[in-house]
Amino acid sequence: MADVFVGTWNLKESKNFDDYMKALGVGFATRQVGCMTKPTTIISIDGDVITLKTSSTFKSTEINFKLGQEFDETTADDRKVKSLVTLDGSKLIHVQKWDDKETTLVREVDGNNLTLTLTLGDVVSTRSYVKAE
Ligand SMILES: CCCCCCCCCCCCCCCCCC(=O)O
Repeated sequence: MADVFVGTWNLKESKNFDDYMKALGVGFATRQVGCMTKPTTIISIDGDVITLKTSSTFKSTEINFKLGQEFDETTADDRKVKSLVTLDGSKLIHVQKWDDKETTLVREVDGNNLTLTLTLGDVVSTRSYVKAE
């Protein structure tokens, strides 16, 4: 079922990302660059391990995980979080917990479009990715 997420995805449009980064506590200078940055996310699956690499000229991250199994993650803004990724219907739901805080990153594919919805409290950012051919 996670197969629909496999591929190379390029950021096309981003809404409210500055507010999301602000809610995370990211400083002004990093937010400025973060808003300009257009990452590419590559998702692959090998057996039951999913790899999600997000690369940009500014920051890059890679996580390897199994659905339903908690893992340690260091985020692009250097938070050390406990992460859990699950599949709920067509949604890949990634929950990060740290310092009694929690954020969710939900990915959903519709054809050649992948929508990433970032939520922290009442702050919601939507980032639209398009599949590279
Ligand atoms: C590796 C992703 C680079 C995106 C720009 C970096 C901005 C500075 C750090 C902000 C951390 C926000 C959490 C990560 C959100 C990931 C967004 C995405 O994959 O499109």
